[in-house]
Order: sequence, then C-alpha cells, then structure tokens
Amino acid sequence: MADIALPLAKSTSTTTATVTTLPDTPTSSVGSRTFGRNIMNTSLIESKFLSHPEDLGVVAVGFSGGQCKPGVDAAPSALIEAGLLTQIRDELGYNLHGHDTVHLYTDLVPKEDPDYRNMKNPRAVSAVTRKIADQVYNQAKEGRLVLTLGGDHSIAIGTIGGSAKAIRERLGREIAVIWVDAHADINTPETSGSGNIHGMPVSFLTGLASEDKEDIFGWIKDENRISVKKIVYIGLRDVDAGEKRILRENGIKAFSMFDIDRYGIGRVMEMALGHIGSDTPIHLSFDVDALDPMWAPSTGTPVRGGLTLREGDYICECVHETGSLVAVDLVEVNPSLAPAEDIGAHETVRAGCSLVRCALVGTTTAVKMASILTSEPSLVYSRRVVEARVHKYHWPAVQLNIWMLIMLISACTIIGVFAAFIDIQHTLLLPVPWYFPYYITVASLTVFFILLLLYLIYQRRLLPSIVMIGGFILFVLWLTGLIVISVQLWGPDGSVSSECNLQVFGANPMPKGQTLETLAWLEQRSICQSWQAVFAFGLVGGVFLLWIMVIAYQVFADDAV
Ligand SMILES: NC(=[NH2+])NCCC[C@H](N)C(=O)O
Repeated sequence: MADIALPLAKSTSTTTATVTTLPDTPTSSVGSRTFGRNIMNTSLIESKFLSHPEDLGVVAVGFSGGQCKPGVDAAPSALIEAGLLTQIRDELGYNLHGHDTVHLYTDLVPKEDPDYRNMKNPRAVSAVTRKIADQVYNQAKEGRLVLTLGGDHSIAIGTIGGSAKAIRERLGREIAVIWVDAHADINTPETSGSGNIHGMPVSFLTGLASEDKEDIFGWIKDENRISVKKIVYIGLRDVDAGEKRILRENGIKAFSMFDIDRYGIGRVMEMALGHIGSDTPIHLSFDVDALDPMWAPSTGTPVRGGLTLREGDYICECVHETGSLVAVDLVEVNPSLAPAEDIGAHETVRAGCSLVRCALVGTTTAVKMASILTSEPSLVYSRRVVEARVHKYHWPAVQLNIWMLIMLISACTIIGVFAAFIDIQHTLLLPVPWYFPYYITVASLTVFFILLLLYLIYQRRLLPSIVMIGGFILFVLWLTGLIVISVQLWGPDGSVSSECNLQVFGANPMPKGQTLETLAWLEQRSICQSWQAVFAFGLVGGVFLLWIMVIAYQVFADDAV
C-alpha cells in the first residue's frame, strides 16, 4: 500500500501532499483524561462502550475513488497540517494510535476497473473499503474510539463495516449510525444516476444492495452490516427520487433541513437520539457537505441551504454527550475545490477540525474558558459534573407514575375522611382527637412530596437520595398513623371495629323506612366504612412508601455500576 508516512517533526512536503505532523511531544506528557482530573482537556462524559476512552485510533484515508473529482484524497493531510491531530493529542488529551500514516491505497487500485452494474471503479472502491474495514476493526476491537479522516463518503462502507463488526464481537451489540449529510447516499447501483459509489454506501451497509462477487463488495458479511432501523439522517436536502422511495419503504428516520428549520437543531437532536436510545453504541459519519457551502465550500457536491457550522458542532457535541460514541468519520473535504480563492479550502478544513473536536470532547470549551477566567475550580465545571451525574439516573417511568397516582389517591382519601370526622366531632360537640389533624398533616406532606417529585422530574434533577430520605421520613410518620388507627379500630379502649360490628353491621333488626333512626344508622355505617377505608389506604400508603425506597435504591445502584 502506498502511504505517506508522517515524520515526527514539521515537514514541508512529500511528492503528493504537504504533510505537517505532530511535534515530538511524548505521549506520556499528555494530560490524563481520567474523569474530572484534567479539566482543561477532559471530556466530562463517561464512555458507555469504550474500554479505553482515552485512546483514539486514527485512520487517515487518502482515497477519492468513490466519485470523480480529484483532491478529496488530500483531505487527511490538510486536516493534519492544520493541526487537528496535534490538538487532539495535546489539548484534548487523547493517546493517538495509528496516526503516523496517511494511507493512499494505490497498490489496491487495479489497472483495469470497468464499470459493473453501473458502478464506477467498483473493484478499487471494494478493495480499499475492505482494507479500511480491517483498519477500523483493528482499532475498535481494542476498545478505542476510532476517528477516520476521509476521503469521499464511499469509505464509510469500510469504517462502519469495521466498527459494526468490532462492536458485535466485543459487546454483542448492534451499532447505530448518525449520518450527517446533504445526501442520503443510499442509492443502489441500479437507482444511482451518477454511478458514483460515494452515493451508495448506506445501501451496501444495510444489505439493500449486495453483490456476490468477492472483489465487488462480496466481502461484506452480516457482521459488517447495520439495520435500517438504526440509521438516523440529519441535514438532508438533496435526495434522489430512488433514494426517497428507499427511505420511505424502509421507514428510515431522516431529519431534513426542513425539519431543522421547523423544530430547531436542539429538538431534532433530542428526537434523533431518542430514536436510537441510550443503550446503543453510535457511529457518527459526518459529510462536510451537510454544512452550508458558506462554511464548507470545498467539497465535491455542495448544496446550498445547509447547516451552519455551529449547528454542525452542536450535532457533534450532542452525540459526544450521550457517552455512546464509538467512531467518527469526517469525509468529503476537498481542499483542491476552492471556489473563491484559497480561503474556501482553508475555511472548509477549519470547519472539519471544529466538527471533529466537538465530537471528541463535547462542550468542554465552556469549561475551559471558565477555568481560565477563575483560578478556583470553576462554577461551570462543578455544575456540569452535577448535571452529568443527574442525567445518568434512569427512573422507571411507569412505576413512578403508578406510585404517584396511588399515593395521591391514598393521601387525598385520608385527608377527606378525617376532615369529615373533625366536622362530625364539632357538630356533636365532642373534642377532636389528636390523630385526626396528625394524619391530615402527614397526608398533606405526602401530597407536597409528590408535587416536589413532579417538579424535580420536570427539571430532570430527581436524585435517588431525595426520594429515599423523603420516602423514609414519610414512611415513619405514616406508620405511626397506621398504628394509631389500628389501636382505635381494634385496640382495648375504643375499639371502633367491634362497636361497628355490634351497632351498625350487626344491627338487628336493620332499620328500614324514612325514619330518623334509619338516617342515623346510615350515617353511622358510612362512618364505620370510612374508618375501614382509612385503614386500607393507610396500609397501601405505608407499603408504597417502602416500595419507592426500593425503587430509589435500585436506580441508585444501577447508576453506580
Ligand atoms: N457523499 C456524497 N457527497 N454523495 C453525493 C451523492 C450525490 C448523488 N445522490 C449520487 O448518488 O451521485
């Protein structure tokens, strides 16, 4: 394979590209990315699926055979020259692996490569993507995050094929793909108008297109494939007719620029990540042409009306914040296509660097600025740590809702019954026993506690400790009330229950007719039934308070794992 080796010191050139590489800083001097230790450089997000989140496997792919315009193969060198890898290592604190070579794959490109099923350069793209799949797989199987710098978007057949296989082997899970692009790249060879394979990678990855010939994508096996249900598109605005049909028929989730205008990027990201779910590893494949040409003009198939750079960065930050990111591709930067002088290429490369940084470190910029402004541990930092922890608690929504509903019913019934009892005592000119107002107070506190929980849920700040402490206090109060009620019902003095059985339920003969006596009997019966209801709801409340403590403990324990 003909590759450009990257020397350790800044160099000014090789035959095909000018390559500037990392200054010779030993990796060991790079700040640790251990959670919370190095706030300048560290992502505050704990990775869910990487065993070595501090390691970054880099695959630099200088390949342009998936389309016809030369120049996209020079992108990795341009990005590296702009200092991307140096920053990733020295500022973001990653340990880099495999970063010392830009692969050109010239030896994999056959001399003769006639079109096949309407595909251009089919054997070259197949051989190169197969090799890329191996490279990405080798990095990903070590439990590292993998960054691939393309290259045109056909290389995603290799990057996604490789990470899908590695994650299946390592974790037994399927990956999800967030495909940020102006195009859907889901043409089959038959629906493609251009025959360019960079417009087809998703169809090969999902199995919508396949081929038996080993040298023309026959190497793609189930282990490399992804499910159509696990792809989410963002930024679409130039989708071919055949692709629209494929998207519709397969129910593929897609957020076009129209959706971004309508809902805003924040809501779109919520919906996109909601579709994927929080327990699925994510491969982010970012085509720079998703950005508006204003921000990224140097790309092979620019389409106006795209994302702002900030929206692109936000997408990358959101994906990073999930903690589910396992691989990132940045593709279709073509430094040789600079419509308005050289500045276009420069801007596009800068935009690309920004996207990658955001994907690798999330929103640390804010933290970084705050920490520079104050020498004390920054407020922003501490707040973010708290938020990162709060967001990780997974409350079982159904149980929580049932719990609140039943507790609310119990508390309100008890308040109602005792309020009525107090009224009766007043009417009969009898003193009010202490436990009537006591139980009303406890039940009111319970209602207040439920309202507090609702508020905290709305704020996404419900901590298990609050629920456990609150639940425990209420349980003790509730239990005291229950004991008092039981003593009244069945205890030695008073014994409401035996009184009721004797006078009311066991009254013989039962009063009938519209007499005062019947009315008095009916009133007494309803008082007796109210006592029973109070006992029943008191019992339910006590048990449910125990239950919520168990739930809170489980939520707490799950998070600690
Ligand atoms: N990754 C890209 N830039 N793809 C552009 C694809 C354009 C067009 N849909 C095609 O199939 O040829």
